[in-house]
Order: sequence, then structure tokens, then C-alpha cells
Amino acid sequence: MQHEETLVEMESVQLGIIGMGDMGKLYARTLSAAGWKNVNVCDMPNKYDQLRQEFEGTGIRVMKDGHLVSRQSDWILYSVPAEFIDTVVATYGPSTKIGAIVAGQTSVKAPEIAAFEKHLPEDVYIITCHSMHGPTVSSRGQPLVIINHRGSQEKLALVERILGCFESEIAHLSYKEHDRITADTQAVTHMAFLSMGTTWKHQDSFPWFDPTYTGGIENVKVNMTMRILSNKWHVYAGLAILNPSAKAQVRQYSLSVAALFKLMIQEKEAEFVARIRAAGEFVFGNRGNREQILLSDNLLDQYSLGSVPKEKRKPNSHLSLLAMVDCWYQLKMNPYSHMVCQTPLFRFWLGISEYLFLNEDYLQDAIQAALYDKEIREDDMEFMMSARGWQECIALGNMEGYRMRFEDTAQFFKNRFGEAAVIGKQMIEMITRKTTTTS
Ligand SMILES: NC(=O)C1=CN([C@@H]2O[C@H](COP(=O)(O)OP(=O)(O)OC[C@H]3O[C@@H](n4cnc5c(N)ncnc54)[C@H](OP(=O)(O)O)[C@@H]3O)[C@@H](O)[C@H]2O)C=CC1
Ligand SMILES: O=C(O)C(=O)Cc1ccc(O)cc1
Repeated sequence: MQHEETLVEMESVQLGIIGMGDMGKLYARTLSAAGWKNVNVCDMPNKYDQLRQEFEGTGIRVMKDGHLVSRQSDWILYSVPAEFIDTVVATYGPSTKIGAIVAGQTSVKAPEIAAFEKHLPEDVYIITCHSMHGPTVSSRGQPLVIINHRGSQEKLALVERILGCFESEIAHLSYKEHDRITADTQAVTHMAFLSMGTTWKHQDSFPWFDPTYTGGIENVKVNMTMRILSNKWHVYAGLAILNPSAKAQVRQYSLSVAALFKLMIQEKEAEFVARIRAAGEFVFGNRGNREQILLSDNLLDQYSLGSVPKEKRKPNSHLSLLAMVDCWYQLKMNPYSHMVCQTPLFRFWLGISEYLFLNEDYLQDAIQAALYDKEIREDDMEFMMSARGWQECIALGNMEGYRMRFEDTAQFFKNRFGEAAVIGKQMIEMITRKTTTTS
């Protein structure tokens, strides 16, 4: 497009955002800063005055409700909790301007597409999206999924121009592909970290004081768990419970944890080692020409919430990581093919799994600790029970149960969230730099 035409488009096209939570605000501010002159936004009607004050003088137009945003806007983004997408689209969808493009930011697309198909008029387009990062992370270089579900080439090109200002890596997928891949990159990854959090809580132990969990790749486990627990529960509950592909993947993770744990407590070394080796060969033998993510123990040492000296550290069975690789193997999944929907958390998770499996000494230590170190068994037992608990909660579709488990666990750690957020941000900046230089 010519420069002139771009300016005219930015002056004339009306953009709308329904739901001004963290992601809605990120979108509104980024679009407005990029030069889109008409950004219309709303949240719940009772937040109107507060939002108007917050955005006074920014050029962003705060409206009373989603009817007003929908009537006027040529592109509309629903940025509300996945749990409420059906109700919100049912309310405002019929007011959508003829010929507009409708999108959603929810982290799981099956319910969003179902709501769009059910409640939107036929004469509007559906081209939805998903930024694969949280609101405090720079969008540059992170994946941004675009799903052209019911759109034309011309409308798709407009969407790409609108979203271009995020400088993200665009990935075009169907909504089913999106949900299948994010069940792995998000639902299972979060469940593994949450299970660690629940384990430490049940053990009444802060990992930063425990020689088993300080330094190196343990810092990923601790800081990413704190990061998840300091966020909003509904984001994690929605993307796990409402994703049709997540139940099977989460179930396999829980089964893998249990199967390995049973072999460990019986000290069935040959069977345990054979299973780990087969899983490692399947996942990491198939990396092809891919470069390693290269997360090393030394690199990760600096991001610690604790100060246990290196010589006092104790070996860890890494049951959470062994089970992850076993889960990929049992499901015959190649996690590297999921990088298209990677989040920083997933990259860390795959990076430390890779580090464990590609360093023979490290893997040997973990296998020995898993089979013969009696001290770590109680943590591993708690981890197995925590993973089962999260899995059952997700399988039952229990949003309220999820909220209670999440908030209860978060409460235990809340005094360290401030520090963990600072370190977590530094870690994400580090992995993002590595992503943009290696991919
Ligand atoms: N946070 C993250 O890291 C990411 C989140 N997402 C997804 O983006 C979506 C938004 O997440 P996020 O911004 O973090 O969540 P928030 O809870 O911060 O924002 C959601 C907003 O939607 C509002 N809302 C609810 N119902 C309505 C309605 N009927 N009309 C207008 N507004 C409404 C909520 O109001 P109230 O609080 O009063 O209910 C809230 O302000 C979710 O679906 C999430 O899964 C996607 C990528 C990253
Ligand atoms: O990186 C993660 O997994 C996060 O926790 C942030 C996040 C949450 C929800 C999304 O839909 C995308 C990113």
C-alpha cells in the first residue's frame, strides 16, 4: 500500500475492543500508538466512568457498552474471559456493523468460534487471533496466531495491516489446529508448573530455601510457577477446561507422572531407564537440524530467588520433566512442531527438558535420584497427587474447583510474587532475545 493510502486507512477504519482488561488495554494502547485514529473501547457498563478517566486525553474512545462499539467498528476484538465469550457475543454480536470483521483474544478457540457462528449475523466476517504472550511481555517477535475462519483475502489483508504494529510473528492456523497445539504449549505446561506449586504448598516448603530446588534449571520451575500463580486464574482455567484437546493431553501427562513414579518406588531400574531412553530418543532424536534452545544450568543460575550455595545443592529426580517427555512420546507428539504457538513459558519448559535429556551426566543423576534417593520420594509422591488433582479438576470441567485450587496455592506464595515478577520478567526477556536470534 502507498503511504498516502495507509494514512487514509488509519484515519477512516474504526477499530473496536470489547473487554478492557489487561489484554484489551494492551491492544488499545498499541493500536492507538501506531496511528490508528479511531479506537473504540468498552468494558462492563459499570466501569465506564473509571475507564473514561483512565483514557482521557489518549484519543482512545471509551464507550458505554459493546452495542455502541459493535455498531460503529469495522474490526471488533472480544477480549473477555473465555468462560463468558458465549454470553458476551450473544449480547453484542447482533449489533455488529454490516461487513465488519470480528475477532476474539480468548486463549481457546472452539468456544469462541461456536459463539461467533451462533450469534453473529451472516453478513460479517470472522477472522480471529491470539497473541501468544501475556500483557507485560513485548509483543515483538512473539507468535500471533491469525485464524481466517470466515473471511475474504481482502479482509485478511486488512487484519494483517491492523495487527502489523505488534511486530509479532504471524502464524496462520485453523481454530482446531490452534486448540490442539496450545493444549500442549499452554494447558499441559501450566498444569505441570501448577502441580509443582501445589506440591511445595502441601510440603509446607518454600522452594527457594530447599537445596533440591535452587539454582540452574530449578530457577525456571520456581519462577515460572510463581509467574503463573501471580496471574489471573480465569486465563489458565479457561484455556485448560474449555479446550476440547486439552483433556486428553493433560490426562496423559498425569498418567506419565504416575507410571514413572510407580516404577521409581519399586526401583524397577531396567524398565524405568528403558522407558526414559525411548521417550528421549523419540523427542530429541527427531529434532532434525533444529538448533538447541540452549538453556544451560550456568545460564539459569543467575535467576534465583534463593541463595543456597552450589556445593550444598541436592540432586533432583526431575519427575516433572521426565514425565513431560514421556507424555510427548506416549502421544507421539513432536513438541518442536508446536513452536508455532510457543509462549515464553513453553520455550523454557522445552528448553529445560532438552537440557536434561541432552546432557548425559545430568540425566544419569536424575535417574539415580529418581530410583534411589529416598529423600526426594515424598516430594515426588506429592507431585504425582497434585498432577492427578489438577487433571481431575480439568477433566470434570470444574471452573470453581480450579479457582479454589489456584487461589489457595497462590495464597501460600504471595509474599514473594513481587520479587518473582522482576526475575520472571528478566528471564522472559532473556529467552525472547534467544528466540529472535536463533529462529
Ligand atoms: N492475560 C494473558 O496473559 C492473556 C490472556 N489472553 C486471553 O485474553 C482474554 C482477556 O484476558 P485478560 O485481559 O488477561 O483478562 P482480564 O480479566 O484482565 O480482562 C477481561 C475483561 O473483560 C471484561 N468483561 C467481562 N464481561 C464483559 C462484558 N460483558 N462486556 C465488556 N467487558 C466484559 C472483564 O470485566 P470484569 O473483570 O469486571 O469481569 C475484564 O475487564 C481472555 O480470554 C484470555 O484468555 C490471551 C493472551 C494472553
Ligand atoms: O506464557 C504463558 O503461557 C502465559 O502464562 C501467558 C499467556 C497466557 C494466556 C495466553 O493465551 C497466552 C499467554
